[in-house]
Amino acid sequence: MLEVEHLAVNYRGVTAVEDVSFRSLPGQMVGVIGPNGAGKSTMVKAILGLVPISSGVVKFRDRSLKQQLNSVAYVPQRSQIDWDYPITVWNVVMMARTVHTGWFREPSKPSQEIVKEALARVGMLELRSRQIGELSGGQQQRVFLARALAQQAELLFFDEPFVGIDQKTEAIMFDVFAELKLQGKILLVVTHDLGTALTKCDQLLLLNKQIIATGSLKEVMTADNIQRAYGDSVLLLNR
Ligand SMILES: Nc1ncnc2c1ncn2[C@@H]1O[C@H](COP(=O)(O)OP(=O)(O)OP(=O)(O)O)[C@@H](O)[C@H]1O
Repeated sequence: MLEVEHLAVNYRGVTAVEDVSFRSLPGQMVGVIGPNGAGKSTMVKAILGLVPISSGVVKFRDRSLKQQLNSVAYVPQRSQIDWDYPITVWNVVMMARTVHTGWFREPSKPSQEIVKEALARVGMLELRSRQIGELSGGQQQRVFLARALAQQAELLFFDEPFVGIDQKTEAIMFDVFAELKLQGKILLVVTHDLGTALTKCDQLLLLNKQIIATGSLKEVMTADNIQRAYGDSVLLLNR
């Protein structure tokens, strides 16, 4: 189980995330939604220890998650990745294995097999020698999905994975997510997309600095909760 208790983050005295608590069980997909600047990415980064937390505890299997980061895969927002960096598809995915083989050793045969399988799973094996900058948005997202798979993590975090992707990529992603859930992994997905993706989630967190609502799609997406999280801007969407 993943347990987040009273998590708070301040950036130079400004509160970005306040008193966030939730739990997630193996095999569950948690969707994190909320308006721009609601602290969704910050919450994920804080859980992963990538930004300092001002208070709170994050535990996985009853121990501090910090001590178990090799069980975690994280796919950041596409905009946070330097797509001009000269690296091939194959090597991006192989990076997931460096924790197992070390940076300067030749990757082991099993690691090579794992990378190959992950790339095949997302339909990117044939493009393995391409530079990542030469891919479409959907293909880039699939490469990072393959990297997460090759890490064989127990906890997987995706920040806005559905942005700028094609239908084929979306279908592959939903398929892989379903498979990971069956394997008992915990998935946490930040998304702007208030459509199909939400119906796949077992639990939703509606965030605006604090948790506005948590529970099933039906429990969370009430007019009142949406108004509280998004304010009047959502009324414009409904016109
Ligand atoms: N490194 C940083 N330093 C200072 N403030 C930051 C930093 N990163 C984010 N913030 C601020 O913290 C708040 C939450 O930002 P965050 O990116 O976590 O929100 P978000 O919900 O992920 O937004 P979006 O949907 O636009 O990606 C915002 O007010 C943002 O300006």
